[in-house]
Amino acid sequence: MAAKRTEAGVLILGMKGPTAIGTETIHTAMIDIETKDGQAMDADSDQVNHKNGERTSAGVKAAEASGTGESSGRDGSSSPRRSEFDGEDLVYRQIPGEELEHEDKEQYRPGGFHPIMPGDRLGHQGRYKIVDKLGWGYGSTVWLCKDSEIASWRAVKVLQARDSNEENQEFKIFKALEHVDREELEHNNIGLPETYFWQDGPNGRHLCFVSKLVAAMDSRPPPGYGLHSPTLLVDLCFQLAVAVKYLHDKGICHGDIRTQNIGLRLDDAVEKMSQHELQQHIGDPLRHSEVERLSGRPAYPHAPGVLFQRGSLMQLEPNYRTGKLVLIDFGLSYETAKLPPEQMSYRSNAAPELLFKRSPRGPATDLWALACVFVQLRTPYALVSEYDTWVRVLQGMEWCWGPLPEMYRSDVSAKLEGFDEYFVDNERETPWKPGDPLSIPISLETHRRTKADDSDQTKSMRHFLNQAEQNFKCHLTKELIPQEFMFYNGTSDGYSSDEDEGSIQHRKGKTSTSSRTTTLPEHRGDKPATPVATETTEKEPGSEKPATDQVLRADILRAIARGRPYKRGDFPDSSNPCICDWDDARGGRCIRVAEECTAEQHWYGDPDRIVVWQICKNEQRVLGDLLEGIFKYDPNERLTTEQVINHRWFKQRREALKD
Ligand SMILES: Nc1ncnc2c1ncn2[C@@H]1O[C@H](COP(=O)(O)OP(=O)(O)OP(=O)(O)O)[C@@H](O)[C@H]1O
Repeated sequence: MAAKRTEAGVLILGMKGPTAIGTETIHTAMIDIETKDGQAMDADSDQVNHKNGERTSAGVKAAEASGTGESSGRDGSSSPRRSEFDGEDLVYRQIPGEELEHEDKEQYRPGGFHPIMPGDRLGHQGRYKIVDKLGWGYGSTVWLCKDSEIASWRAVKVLQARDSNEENQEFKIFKALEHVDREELEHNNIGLPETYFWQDGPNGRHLCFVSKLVAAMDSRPPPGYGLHSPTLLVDLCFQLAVAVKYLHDKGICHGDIRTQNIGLRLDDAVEKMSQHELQQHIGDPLRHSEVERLSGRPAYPHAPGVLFQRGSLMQLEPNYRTGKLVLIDFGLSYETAKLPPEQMSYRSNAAPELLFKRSPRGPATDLWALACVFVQLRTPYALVSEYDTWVRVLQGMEWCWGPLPEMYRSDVSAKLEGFDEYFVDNERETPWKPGDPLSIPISLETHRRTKADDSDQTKSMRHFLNQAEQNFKCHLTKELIPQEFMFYNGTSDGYSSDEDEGSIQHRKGKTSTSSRTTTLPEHRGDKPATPVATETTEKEPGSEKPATDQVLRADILRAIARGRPYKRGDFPDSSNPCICDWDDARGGRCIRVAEECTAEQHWYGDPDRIVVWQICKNEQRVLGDLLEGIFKYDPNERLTTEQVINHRWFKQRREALKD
């Protein structure tokens, strides 16, 4: 997916990694953005030994050869080393679809990523020993490292060389918060790096941030990690709001609030684990593919010989849960008073003013993204998919929030002229009128439907949650035995639910989502960081307990698990289920309970686990009210973080904090 530079100078980036949207897995890679200052520096490829992925880091080797070691420390500086780099030749062989599993290998070039492999050492005197890859983004690769000085595990984020300078936004935010008491940052769920250093290598000089390990969420936590308890999920949303408010109070906007930038703090015990112990949880580094140049010349020194899949610390999280959320990745953050001249953004969670207008970003833009994350955490849905094309995003917005208002229409209509995708109504005979959705058919059709049962457009969020609630989803394997599934029939505390509220049965055993061999230990339970207030519940006016027959019952699921054939009569009539006895590639079976069921609506999940998801009517109403207060097309009308934190949805959280 290519970057779109909007007229506002905002870069809307495509997303990394795979996701499942219905059955559609859309593959997009991070995209090339022009080198700002082109710190093209090269190294001598002869200095690197490479055989079958076993190698010494080009950077370390080079430094050893020069006898200087890496430049390190806060004032670290070094001069670039020369190489025989021939730019024309540095094109890598692409394997279709492989970019899903690892960073964009085209960025292994001068000015780009530092080539790193497990076993390499970074920092002054090789202080950080690379053990595994934890992730990557557009601008960096992130590595699990053993810090030899403090004998603890750390994450080291190594930025692309072209972004590695003191004008870097992440660097500026680090500097702005560097002197704040660490406890204060921790208390406010801010995952600021602890320190940084500079690393020289064949592709230039890289800024490296060192952070405590977190279990990065990356997307909504997968089933099976005990992160489906409504109480915990609402608490995570609350903690995120606290983090964003803290930044806003300091005059900083995060600029990139997505589940990918949320981590869950791990218990301190993880820091002191042996490598063996750690790898029992996350597995050994998993090789993904060799890196080959089209010319046939060695990938070195600019690229590693092998790319590795990332190891997820989420596998550790269930057993080392602290319930504490941290907001990470300040790469797109900025001081509100000093907007950077060039703004960048991911399309996912991007507010309309960012997508459609020249408006500068600000706290209200963060608020929009915050609300998107609330939805993503508390329901299994993303409102607008991060993988969608620009027009699809427009379509999604109109689907959710109604026709675009006047303030964006002229910009958008002009842009739409170039599109002839089927969902844009190019053939309409009448001119656009204010109030018409600009995209079809979903928005028009949906709006007719929405209007039919709820004439107030601002109720669209409730409508969304209600629809989502009806679409229970579950997923299970053929081998699953009756007791081995999780059944979250509860809702977050404070809301009425069915009598099975909160009952959880958890499957123990090996995970199968990753090809790494790992064991999922029994988790510590759903432990929100904010203690749960014990007193009960705020009853919403007009709230009603969901009828039992609308709730998917455990015994039916058990029957499913036994492999019994189904018929509609197995379910309560009112849920009118459609059972799709359909096998996915991994032997999982997907069962969807909904009014109608089409292949596109299946959900790909972990076939070892089953999750039943629900938000009761009462909570739909309260959360709907909060979301409606944030999802305003006009940024000036959105709630502030202060108002969000004080909203009824978080009442139990606030009360718990007071106790
Ligand atoms: N402290 C950490 N502990 C564990 N994993 C981490 C940590 N920091 C980052 N990661 C992992 O690395 C990934 C990339 O990190 P980050 O988002 O900071 O990089 P980025 O280059 O700024 O990405 P993007 O282009 O998406 O903004 C994260 O999504 C996460 O999976």
